[in-house]
Amino acid sequence: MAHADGLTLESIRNSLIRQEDTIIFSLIERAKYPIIPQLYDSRCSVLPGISGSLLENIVRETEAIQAKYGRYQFPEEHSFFPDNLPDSLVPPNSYPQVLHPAAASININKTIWDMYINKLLPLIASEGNYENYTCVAASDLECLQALSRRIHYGKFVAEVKFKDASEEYSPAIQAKDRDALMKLLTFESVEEMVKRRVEKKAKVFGQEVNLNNDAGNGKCKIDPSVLPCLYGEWVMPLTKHVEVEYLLRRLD
Ligand SMILES: O=C(O)C(=O)C[C@]1(C(=O)O)C=C[C@@H](O)C=C1
Repeated sequence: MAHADGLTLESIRNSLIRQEDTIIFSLIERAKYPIIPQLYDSRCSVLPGISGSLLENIVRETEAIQAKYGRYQFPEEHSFFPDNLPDSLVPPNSYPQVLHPAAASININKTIWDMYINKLLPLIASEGNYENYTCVAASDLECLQALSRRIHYGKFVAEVKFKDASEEYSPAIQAKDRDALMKLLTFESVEEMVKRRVEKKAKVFGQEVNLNNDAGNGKCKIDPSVLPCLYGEWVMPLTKHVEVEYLLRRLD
């Protein structure tokens, strides 16, 4: 069903499918580099006297520049360090207001950060040394932003689902029944398809391309089986968590 804002569950799902490409390409790029402990060390041994890890400092400062130029005016963008972000210099955009205003209070980037550093990175890279720390940090930030955008897109998914079936969702929202909401918004067959598709995309995007017809002898730049695991254990559960959090506030 199309709503006044033009959004349909199909158009939202198409965006999620396109975002898979961004996530997989960014992980393939990140897999080129090792895990450099100095980048993630919470006492920032590279810059003594500075608090937080080197990655945290690079991300915080990069976000400050992007905030100044309007990145966080868009409801699909969420900062990892939202405290003390500078105001935007760019005039407000005319992006249609499709979400309930309470959406702005939902930001699960802390969870996404921990999942990325502690669970996902060890699946695609191993410890080693590489001198260009900022290059690796930029690659981490690409992955983090792509994952964050996808997971917080749950707000849009939830909005469309609510508009499509408000009479089914409203009683569960009023009763603050998380389990009932989770049941209503879950489509297991869609989740199975997503897992199969991301594994296939990783195989295709990560293959060696050469001018013989051997598709790189099956070598792959990233282990394709990481993708269904990433999506099944973290990306989809966290998207659903965002959907539930959004729906709980939808009638405020
Ligand atoms: O496509 C949907 O309906 C969504 O809510 C998105 C999503 C996902 O994260 O990919 C999450 C929950 C559903 O069970 C299926 C897929």
